[in-house]
Parts: sequence; C-alpha cells; structure tokens
Amino acid sequence: MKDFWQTCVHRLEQDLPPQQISAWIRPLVPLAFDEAQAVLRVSAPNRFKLEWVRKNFSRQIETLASEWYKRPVQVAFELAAANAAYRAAPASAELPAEAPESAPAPVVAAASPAAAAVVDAAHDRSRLNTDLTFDNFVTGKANQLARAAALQVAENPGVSYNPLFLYGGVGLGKTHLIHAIGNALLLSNAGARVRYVHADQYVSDVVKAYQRKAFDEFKRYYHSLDLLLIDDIQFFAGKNRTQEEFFYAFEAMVAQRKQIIITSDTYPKELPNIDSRLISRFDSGLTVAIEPPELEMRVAILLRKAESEGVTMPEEVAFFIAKHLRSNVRELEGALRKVSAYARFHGREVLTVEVCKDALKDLLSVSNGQITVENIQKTVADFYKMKVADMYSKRRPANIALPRQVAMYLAKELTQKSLPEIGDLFGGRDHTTVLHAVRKISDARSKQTELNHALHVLEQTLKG
Ligand SMILES: Nc1ncnc2c1ncn2[C@@H]1O[C@H](COP(=O)(O)OP(=O)(O)OP(=O)(O)O)[C@@H](O)[C@H]1O
Repeated sequence: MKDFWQTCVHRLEQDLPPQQISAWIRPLVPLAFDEAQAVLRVSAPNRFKLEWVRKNFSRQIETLASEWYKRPVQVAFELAAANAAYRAAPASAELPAEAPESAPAPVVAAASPAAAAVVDAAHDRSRLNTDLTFDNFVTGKANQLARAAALQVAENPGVSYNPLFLYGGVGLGKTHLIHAIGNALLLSNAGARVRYVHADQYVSDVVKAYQRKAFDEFKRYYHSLDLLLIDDIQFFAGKNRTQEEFFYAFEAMVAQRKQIIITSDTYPKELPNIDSRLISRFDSGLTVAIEPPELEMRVAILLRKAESEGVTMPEEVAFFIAKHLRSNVRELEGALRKVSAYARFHGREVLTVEVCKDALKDLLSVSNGQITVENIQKTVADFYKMKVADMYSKRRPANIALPRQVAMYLAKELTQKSLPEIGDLFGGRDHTTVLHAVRKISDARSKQTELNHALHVLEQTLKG
C-alpha cells in the first residue's frame, strides 16, 4: 500500500506541475486497500480538497492503482477524521466561530498551496457546494437572462445589480445558480467573505441569537459579508423578528456595496406575509425569472448529466424522457437516476426507449395526460360528496372551499397545467387564488394527518 502510494505520487509528479502536487496530491493520505472490493481508500484534509481531487484526479489515480494491483480498482475519497467531526457539528452552533476575520485576505491565484489553503477555508465557511458551478449549468431560453445577470454579479459584486432577485418554480436551478456565483467569486478572490444560507437556517440563527442574547455577534457577522446568498426567502413569511434583522443586514450591506442575492418561488410583490418595506427593497435591484426548461434544453440537460455520471444515453432516449417529463430539472435528474438504476439491475447495458418506458412507468402515467383537471374535479367532488359544479361556482362556504382547494392542489401536483390555466378551469379564478390554495393545502398536509390521508387516497385513486 505504502509502496503503491509512493509510486503513484512519483508518477503523478511526472504529469502535473509541482504546485498542483503540493496543493492537491501531497495532502492526501492513503488509508487502506480493500482486497475483496478492490477499493482504495484515500483521505483528504477537507471537503473542498476532497471534491476537487475527486473531480480532477480520481481517474489518474484509479488508472495507476489498477496497473499496480493488476485489476480494476476504484478509489474512494473520504474526509480526514478530524474534519469529518467538524463538519458534523450543527451549522448554527458554529455561528460565533464564524465571526469575521479582521482583514480580508489578499487576492490569490487558486493553484499555489497557500492559495489552496485560503480557498479551502473560504469554502468551508461559505457553505457553498463546489459541485454547483457555471460550467455545469446548462443554459437555454428559460434561464439565459438569469445566468447572464448571475455572471455579471459574480464579476462585479455590489456594483451592478443589488440585490439580484431570482425567482421561479421548484427545481429550476435557482439554488444551483447562486452557488455558482459564490464559487466563481471565491475563485477570483479567495479572500471574499461569502455565505450561502437557506432562509430556514437564517430564521433559526435569529432564534438562537435571541436565546443566547448574541445579537451583536449575529449582526456583526452578517453585516460583514461581501456576498450573502439567501435561498427561498418565501420562508420568511410571518417571521417578523427575522424580517426585521434581515432588513438591517440588507441596509448595511447595500450601503457598503456588498452584494445580496435572493431566491424565491415567486416575484417580490407576490410574497405573502412579508413586510412591504422589505418587498420594495427586494425589487430595487434586478428581478429575474427562471422559467421551466424548453424541450431542447431538457434534452441538453439529460445528455450532460448522463455523461457526467458515465451513463451512455442515446439522443432518442433523451428526447423520449424530455418529451414526457416537462416540469423541472430535478424531475429529470430523478428520471435519469431511475433509468440507470433500472438498466443496471436488469443487466441492460444500453439505454433504450423500451427500458425507459418500463423504468419510468409511474412517472409517465402522470405526465401522459391521463390525469386531467376535469378528472381531478370529479374525483374530489365524489370523495367529498359535493356537486362537480361547485368546483367552478363562486360560492365560498367552508364545506365547498376546502375540497375546491384540495382539487386545485392536486391539479398543480398531478398535471402539467400552469397556475393561470388551473384558475381558468376552476371558474375563471385568478392564478393567485390557485397559488394560495396550493400553499395552504401543502402546508396543512404536513400538519394534519387526516387531510394527508385523504390526499393520499385521492392521489392513489387518480393514478389508478
Ligand atoms: N440549467 C441547469 N443545468 C444543470 N443542472 C441544473 C440546471 N437547473 C437545475 N439543475 C439541477 O437541478 C437540481 C434542482 O435545481 P435547484 O436545487 O437549483 O432548484 P431550485 O430552483 O433551487 O429549486 P427549489 O425551489 O426546490 O429549491 C439541482 O441538482 C441542479 O443542479
């Protein structure tokens, strides 16, 4: 094992420049070779290094290991024990430790060992996922504006659009794009203070700061950032203390030309239960939508993701999946995982349309249009013993309003219809009424067992 590793490093030294060897290869520690599984375990000192090495050097190391052990060897990278323990600590408990350093680190090129150490530390603090970059973000009509704005902000933080407000439906790449901005900024300026935070986490940080009477530290930390990426801001709804704190952080950062990027499932004026002074701030920079991807883009995404996972996907297969699954990118990723697992399990080396039809049977029956809004209205009306006509009527007694909202929720969940289309099919209601119903039922479902059960029965009935 030791001999192998020495030889491996020696061989890599012949191919790679010395800075890369000292930045990425020397910090690795060979742990063990598992004879039975032919797996070589190697540890990396931190998550950033681990991901970088896995992406950039694992093939070379695997080839060398396979030559040495005379059979195909896989390399498994893991975090060094001390760091694994650090990563496992709850995020919010680390808040005080993340207080800003006194001076920004200098801008450094990412390849030198010193630079690598700075980038590592910055990534660990920032909570960025280094896998989400501009390079692997597929662009099409649906997101080109958002991507262009994101690039612009990554290149000139704090001076172009502040805040940048990105909104769109679930699974369309908002989170991906804001991580890409953070990663790009850290690559060009490893000393930048970047922080990604989900709105929920921010809310719980506010609560903890309140309990520990640590608001000064909390404020100092957030106000000192160069780039704050805050995801899913709709989760601030009704959280008044959080909104107030965020308002101060926002004002302080924008005044110092520090960049704020916000994502949400809807545009600022549509955000329910958010203070109007915050809403007007959200809208004061640039607000851009990310739309659902069009067919060609869905195909491109599937092909790109398949390739990066080492799956050979013929174009006709990608077209088949993309034609049937239209709503979002997360759904496409799920389909790709399902299809490749199915093919592996059934020993089918080549992905074909037939394999996809079998593997995606459940998903396809929903998106094939077998479930229509009319069908949902009838099924829900039967279930609640009311007249179908009340689905379209303007009457609003509670015994009608709830089933109608349930039907709207199911229409959004089980069909490809947009909110305005659903509104039309429910007696010409506004899309905001549908949105309200979808949110209300989805929230109530997570809290009320009885409602959840009813929805489950309805879903099963509709899916056949
Ligand atoms: N244009 C794209 N190119 C490549 N991958 C994408 C693209 N858009 C989305 N993805 C991938 O799809 C998945 C879902 O995207 P993401 O989490 O960014 O969605 P989101 O809009 O933040 O959704 P949510 O509102 O549910 O948080 C991620 O794995 C992401 O990497």
